[in-house]
Amino acid sequence: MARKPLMAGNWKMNLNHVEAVGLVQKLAWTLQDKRHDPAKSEVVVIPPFTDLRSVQTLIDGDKLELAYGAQDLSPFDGGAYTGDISADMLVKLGCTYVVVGHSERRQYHDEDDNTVNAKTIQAIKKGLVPIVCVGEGLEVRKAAQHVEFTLGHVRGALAELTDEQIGALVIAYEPVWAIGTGEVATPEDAQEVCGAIRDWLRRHHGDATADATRILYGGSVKASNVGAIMAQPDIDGALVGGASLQVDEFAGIARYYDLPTA
Ligand SMILES: O=C[C@H](O)COP(=O)(O)O
Repeated sequence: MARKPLMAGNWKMNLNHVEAVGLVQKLAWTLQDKRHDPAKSEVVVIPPFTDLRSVQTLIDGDKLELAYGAQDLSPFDGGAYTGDISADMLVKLGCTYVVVGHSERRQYHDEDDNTVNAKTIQAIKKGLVPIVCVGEGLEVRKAAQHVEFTLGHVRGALAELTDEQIGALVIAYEPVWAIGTGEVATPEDAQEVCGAIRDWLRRHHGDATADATRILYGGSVKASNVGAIMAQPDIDGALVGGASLQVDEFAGIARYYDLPTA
């Protein structure tokens, strides 16, 4: 079965709930105006927790063809975990997706493979689709260990999951050195690692799983480079940071299929 391209805009810690409504409205209008074909790419916004209720109200009320998700979740069901947000809370807010193991969570909140694995399992258990982030830093890339290192992240994040569960989730390869730096990996660099992830899935979880799992690339994706990235055989979409805050850029990314590939 063909994998449907996914363009996910991770707003990170940007936009309050009023600004969020403005951006989502403008994004929906722009996609409609530019005749975006929802069959050709699924468009997802990933705002801060505090925006989710407003985004839900707008998307449900206006029946917009946009999905949304959260940037993190607790691995626990509920209880005395000050500051954390449970999967049930996100489900109640209508979230479809949740980002897990973003490099900024790994860096600033010391999340390791075990935590990422626990959050991935919790998301799946509660019916959310995890977007599991993996990828190497600059030192690892310079030492040419990027493939092995990233496969280590994949192995850790997906431990104990069934083939079926893995086929239904999303993996985002984000080389840390390319995040928010303007330093985009070449399409060939991105394909090298995304292809290695798919090979690993094929070897360990079989053809059906490897062919079903969507693998995104993230790191300085813009409308001007998304076409070449999407032309790679193992890249099924993008996890977009900065450019997802600019409506025209993000709408252009969503409409990658009408852009030049080089
Ligand atoms: O989650 C998104 C990524 O970290 C990429 O961010 P960026 O597009 O600003 O480089």
